[in-house]
Amino acid sequence: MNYYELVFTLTDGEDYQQDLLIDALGGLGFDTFEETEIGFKAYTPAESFDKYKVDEALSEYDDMFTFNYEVNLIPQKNWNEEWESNFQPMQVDGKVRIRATFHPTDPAYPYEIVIDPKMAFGTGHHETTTMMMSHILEADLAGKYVLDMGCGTGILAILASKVGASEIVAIDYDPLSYESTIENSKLNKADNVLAICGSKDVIPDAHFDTILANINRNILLDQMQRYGEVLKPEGTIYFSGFYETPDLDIIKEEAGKHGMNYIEHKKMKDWVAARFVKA
Ligand SMILES: C[S@@+](CC[C@H](N)C(=O)[O-])C[C@H]1O[C@@H](n2cnc3c(N)ncnc32)[C@H](O)[C@@H]1O
Repeated sequence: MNYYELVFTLTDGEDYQQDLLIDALGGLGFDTFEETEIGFKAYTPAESFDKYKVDEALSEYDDMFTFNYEVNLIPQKNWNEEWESNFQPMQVDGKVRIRATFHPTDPAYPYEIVIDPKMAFGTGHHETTTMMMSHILEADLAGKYVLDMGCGTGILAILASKVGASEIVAIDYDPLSYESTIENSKLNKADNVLAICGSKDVIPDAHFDTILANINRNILLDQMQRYGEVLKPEGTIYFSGFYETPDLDIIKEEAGKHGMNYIEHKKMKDWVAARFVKA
């Protein structure tokens, strides 16, 4: 999938300015943001980029503060480039170790995940993945039926399998992520991970005990009703891929409309991974 990269320069560099721009871009389908020294970068799949709409949406801030941006077309960006060129195993909470195929195993960790990320997101190094893994370690997933929405490399589904979930449905709309989940599940002998390629329309009419959804604020809002339909009463849903301010309150409000109530959240940098329970 080709992407457009918008490189923003903010003259005053105030956090709220960046938040306003990111918020507006999120509404236009931008799904990945990266902070830089002088502003931030925003990415969107090439087919959903419309420069006219971006300029129109951002024009309301023209008089409030100074910013500019340049547009780059990124053919099939490898999101894990840095990680791949500098492969270092990482660990979460002293319990899970994530490594590449060529690293030696380390028996000190109860769970080990071998990831070959290729072009998919999910090596454990991103704060949102780390926090989601931490939630999984704290939960009791033994015997649970789990949905991993936006599975990327399949890293969360694989961990859910390792901690004893009975079956995990792992969905991603990106064909390379879907294939990556299949490959990584095999690599980790997680035979109970069922990968499906698609978006909310392919979520089975089932009742999940637990849902893991690390995507981004706008996709989560768009899919919230469906999550409410397929999560069992008293089931738990974990959301990540958004910021504490202003996103968490917006997620709480929308989840509440579909019977899912906020319990707690973890925070790393400004990223959030929140736990909700269905009434
Ligand atoms: C932030 S990554 C999370 C990957 C992995 N679950 C993790 O925690 O590291 C979000 C994933 O959601 C997928 N995604 C984005 N929009 C989606 C949609 N509408 N339906 C399904 N998957 C989507 C992306 O392709 C990407 O793999």
